[in-house]
Amino acid sequence: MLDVLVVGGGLAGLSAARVLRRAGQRVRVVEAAPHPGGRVTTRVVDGFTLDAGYQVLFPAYPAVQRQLDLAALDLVPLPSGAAIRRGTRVDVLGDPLRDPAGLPGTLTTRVIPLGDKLRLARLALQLRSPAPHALLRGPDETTEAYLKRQGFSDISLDTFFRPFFGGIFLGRDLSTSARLFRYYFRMLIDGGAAVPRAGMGAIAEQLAAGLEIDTGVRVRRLAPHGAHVTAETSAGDLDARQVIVATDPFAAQELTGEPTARGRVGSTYLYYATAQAIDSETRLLLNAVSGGLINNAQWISQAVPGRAPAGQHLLTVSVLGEPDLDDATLDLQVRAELAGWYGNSNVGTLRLLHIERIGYAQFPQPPEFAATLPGHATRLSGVLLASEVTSMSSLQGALESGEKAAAIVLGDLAAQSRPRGA
Ligand SMILES: Cc1cc2nc3c(=O)[nH]c(=O)nc-3n(C[C@H](O)[C@H](O)[C@H](O)COP(=O)(O)OP(=O)(O)OC[C@H]3O[C@@H](n4cnc5c(N)ncnc54)[C@H](O)[C@@H]3O)c2cc1C
Repeated sequence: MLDVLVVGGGLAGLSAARVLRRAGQRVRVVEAAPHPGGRVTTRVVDGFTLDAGYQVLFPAYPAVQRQLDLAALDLVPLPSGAAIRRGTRVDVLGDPLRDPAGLPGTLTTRVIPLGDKLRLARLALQLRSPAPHALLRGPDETTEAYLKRQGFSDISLDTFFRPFFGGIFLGRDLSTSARLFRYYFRMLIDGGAAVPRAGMGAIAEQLAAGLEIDTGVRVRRLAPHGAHVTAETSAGDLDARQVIVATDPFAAQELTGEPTARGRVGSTYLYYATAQAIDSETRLLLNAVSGGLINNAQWISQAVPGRAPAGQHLLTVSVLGEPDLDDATLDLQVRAELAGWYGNSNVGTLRLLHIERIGYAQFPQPPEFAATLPGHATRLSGVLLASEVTSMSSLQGALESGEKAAAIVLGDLAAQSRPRGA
C-alpha cells in the first residue's frame, strides 16, 4: 500500500509529491494527461517551442525559491517594461528600477503623463518594504479602484495597466483583487519575469524528476475505508493511507464533494512564424487600443533565443477570453489588427503555427476572494485538497498549496501555519 497517492500532476500535485518523497514517504502521482505539468506545458511545432499560453515565471515567488533549482532551469529574464502600441505608434515604458538605461526614454515618452510616472515610482517604493505575504492582507477593492485611489489617470489605466495586468489577470477590466495586484507588482520589483530557455514545461519536468508518476490514468472515485482510501482509476484500484487531490477545482469537486469550483477565466493564444524580421522589439507589446482581439503580443524568439529555428521568428499573440470564432476567422481578425501595426505585406509573411484555446486558465479572483476559498481538509476521511484554489491562481499558489497539503500529511503543524503567499 502507498503512503500517499497524489491525484493530478500539475504544479500543486508535483510540489506535494516532492515534499513527501523527500520526507521518505512512499508516494505516487496519478495524472490523467499523457504528461505531468497540468497547465504548465510546452509543445514543439515545426521546430518552434510553444508554451501553452503566454506564461511567465516570477523568480521572486517564495515557493519558487523553495522548490525550484532556478540555475538548472536556465532562466532567460524577459526584458523589463513594455512597448505600448497604438496602431503604428509605439511608446516604450521602461522599468527604471531594473533597466536604468531605459530611464530617459521612459521619462520622455508622452503616453504616460509625468505625474503617473512619479506615482509608479512611489508605488514601487511603497510596495517594496512589507513582507510579500503581508501584501495579501488588509483592505481589499478592485485593482481599478485601487489605482484610481492612488491618483492614476484614465490614460495610464487604458494604455498601460489594462493591457499589462490584463495579460496577468486575463481580463482588461482590472476587476481582480487589489491585493493580488500589489503582490504581483512586488514580485516584478523583486525579480522581474523570466522563462526557462526550453519553455515553461521545463518547470514541471524538474519537479517531476525522480517521482513515481502514472500518466494517462484518471481517478474516477475515492472511497475511504477508515485507515486507508481506495482510488478507483481507469487502470484499476489503488490503495493509499492518504490521498491528496491536486486536480483542477472542477475535478476536485467531483472527487471530494467539496464546493471547490470557483468559475473559469479562459484565454486564447495564436502563434505565428515568419522568416522576415518584422519588428526588432524584444519587450512585451501592449495593445493600447481597446475593443480589438489582441491584448498583448511578443516576438518571443527575440526575447528568448532558441524558441524558433535558425532564421525564423516566433510571434505569440494573447487574446483574452474565448472568442466565439472558428480558427480561420480568428486568424483573419488577428491578422487585420496586426496589419494595423506592421502593414499588410509584413503580416502576409506570417504563418499560423497553432491556436491554443484554454477554457480554464485561472479562477476569478475578485476583491475578498481569499475569504471564500476552500481549505485543505475535505469531508472524506484521509483525503486532502491541494490546488491553486486553496491559495491564488498562480504558480506560487499551486506550489505553496502542494507544500501545505504535504505538511499536513506529515503532521508538520509549524509549516501549516505559514501565511498564504509566503
Ligand atoms: C494561459 C495561462 C497563463 C498563466 N499565466 C501564469 C503566469 O504568468 N504566472 C503564474 O504564476 N501563473 C500563471 N497561470 C496559472 C498557473 O499556470 C496555474 O495557477 C497553475 O499551473 C495551477 O496548477 P494546479 O496544479 O493547481 O492545477 P493544474 O495545472 O490544472 O493541474 C491539475 C492536474 O490534474 C489533472 N487531473 C484532473 N482530473 C484528474 C483526475 N480525475 N485524475 C487524474 N488527474 C487529473 C489534470 O490533467 C492536470 O494535470 C497561467 C495559467 C494559464 C492557463
